[in-house]
Amino acid sequence: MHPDLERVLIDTATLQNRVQALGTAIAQATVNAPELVLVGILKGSLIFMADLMRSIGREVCYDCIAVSSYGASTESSGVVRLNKDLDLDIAGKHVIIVEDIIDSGLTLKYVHDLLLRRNPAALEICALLNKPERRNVNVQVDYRGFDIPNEFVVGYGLDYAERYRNLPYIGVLSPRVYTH
Ligand SMILES: O=P(O)(O)OC[C@H]1O[C@H](OP(=O)(O)OP(=O)(O)O)[C@H](O)[C@@H]1O
Ligand code: HPA
Ligand SMILES: [Mg+2]
Repeated sequence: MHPDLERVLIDTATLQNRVQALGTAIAQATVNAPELVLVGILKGSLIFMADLMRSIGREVCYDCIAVSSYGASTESSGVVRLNKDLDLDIAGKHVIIVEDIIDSGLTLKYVHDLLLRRNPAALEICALLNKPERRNVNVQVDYRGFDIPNEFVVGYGLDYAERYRNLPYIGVLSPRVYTH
């Protein structure tokens, strides 16, 4: 375990099993959708998205949108900044937004509202982690990996100040790392 962590919350094997199950659920739910597009919210969702798309046993396209609101903090700034928009036209397509974590819900609400205006045939949400205790904004999650407690987590794409994204598991960051 990385020395900056308090504990491992979700180990690699548990992550892999859950991601596989999410991929199977998405494949089953979209059998009648001719064009499926995954939209990953960078940077956090990169690793989850890469694993998820390979667990969906059907043709799928993907694109990415980059937004940020945390920076080097464990609290949302409250302002979601769009760093990169989509390249694909999603009008008439079945779109699933792929997010690593829903905390306050601000990021997902921002992206969902933005993409809804582009007239997709369907717009759903797949989130690996959900922190129900922290929710400020209501968002409906269609495919959900794990509900987690109100602690700051890193790994499997998630960062604190851009660190720890490459850990192959999800861990709780020791508060001593971010409280001075
Ligand atoms: O529900 P919320 O309170 O909005 O928090 C969730 C969002 O915050 C993080 O992104 P961040 O702003 O850290 O950007 P990053 O993905 O580049 O790390 C995370 O990856 C989610 O996208
Ligand atoms: O717990 C978290 N960890 C990393 N990034 C985050 N963005 C929102 N919540 C978190
Ligand atoms: Mg971040």
